[in-house]
Amino acid sequence: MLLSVKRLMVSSIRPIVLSGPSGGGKSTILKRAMKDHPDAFAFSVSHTTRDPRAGEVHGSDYWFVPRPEMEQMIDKGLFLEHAQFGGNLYGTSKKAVNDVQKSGKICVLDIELQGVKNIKKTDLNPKYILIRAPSIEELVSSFL
Ligand SMILES: Nc1ncnc2c1ncn2[C@@H]1O[C@H](COP(=O)(O)OP(=O)(O)OP(=O)(O)O)[C@@H](O)[C@H]1O
Repeated sequence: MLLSVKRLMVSSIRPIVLSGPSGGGKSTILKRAMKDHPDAFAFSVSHTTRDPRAGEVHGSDYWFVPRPEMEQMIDKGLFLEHAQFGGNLYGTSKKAVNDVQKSGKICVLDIELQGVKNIKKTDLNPKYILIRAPSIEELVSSFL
């Protein structure tokens, strides 16, 4: 009984979807929030077919997978949403969100626009936060 009440409470915590232009500071804000409030938030670790960058950890920053493997997972219906960005596939697995929700923390997703549109078709019912770059100059300089 107690367990099912707890499950009900946990599943009613609405996830947060962070979105905005790449290089606009989403990851920085996210990492800061996780660091300052480790008991409150947990990141939904996406799958991607892009190569890991220096310092990125498999299973922590992303699940780095070959494209055929990810396409197979998509076909099996294992993803809540997926999108193509910069020639690579990105996706949120149902398991990634479930794992966070089971922990009782607020699930945070960092996804680009197409992913947001796809999330809106699901019953995840998150709160959406759009991170805008302070200015076009700062956005451009973040890529230089
Ligand atoms: N599951 C997902 N679904 C859709 N988009 C995703 C997903 N996971 C990540 N993304 C988005 O893919 C884009 C590229 O992410 P990536 O980490 O490769 O580059 P980045 O430029 O470092 O991203 P960021 O905007 O976090 O700085 C980002 O906008 C990110 O929000």
